[in-house]
Amino acid sequence: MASSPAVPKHLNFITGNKNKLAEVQAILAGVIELTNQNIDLVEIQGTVEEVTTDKARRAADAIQGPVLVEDTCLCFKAMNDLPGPYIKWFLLSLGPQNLHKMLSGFDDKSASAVCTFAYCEGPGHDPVLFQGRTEGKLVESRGSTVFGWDSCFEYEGLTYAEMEKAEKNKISHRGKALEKLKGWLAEQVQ
Ligand SMILES: O=c1[nH]c(=O)c2ncn([C@@H]3O[C@H](COP(=O)(O)OP(=O)(O)OP(=O)(O)O)[C@@H](O)[C@H]3O)c2[nH]1
Ligand SMILES: [Mg+2]
Repeated sequence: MASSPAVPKHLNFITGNKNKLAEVQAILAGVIELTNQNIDLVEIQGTVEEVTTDKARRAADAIQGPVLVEDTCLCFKAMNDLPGPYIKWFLLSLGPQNLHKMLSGFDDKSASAVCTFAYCEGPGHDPVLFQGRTEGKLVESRGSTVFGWDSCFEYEGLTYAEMEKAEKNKISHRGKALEKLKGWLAEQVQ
């Protein structure tokens, strides 16, 4: 039977995405020490839970120790939640200026941004998942295109790219997932 994970003293966030890292550093500042390693992990196909769980196991195997990983989805309601975990490849090929055209044949522009973190204590351990979701819609690009699809995801009238970073972190899929991670960390030390 799997035992519960030991309380981590710091988190080693395995990601190659500098923008994700900056947000996670900002949100977890003062909560727990964060280190980062950029390891190119194979990402399987499947549900976001399957993708993230597998990513955490691969990362723990690669560094032979405890890891935090994250996988982000952008899900279009009109497409029954696709592209989901495969958004990266659509964004890479279309670019933020053209992404909104994916829904041009649909009236329903609603989209969910979903962030799933997984903490894995080490090789052979079961990852623990923390998920956050923000509902919005896919729009024509507005604002800085520095981070992924931030300029195409509108929440309450503003795209993520039009918000101050701190405002985005308060309402974002990532901010919500990290609130759950913080709650879990607090429970572990009691
Ligand atoms: O506008 C954005 N606002 C965000 O808040 C956000 N979070 C992730 N992304 C993008 O969505 C894809 C996820 O793929 P992803 O989870 O596999 O990430 P990644 O491959 O870049 O890094 P990682 O897998 O090494 O952690 C990648 O294209 C990311 O750039 C975002 N775009
Ligand atoms: Mg990735």
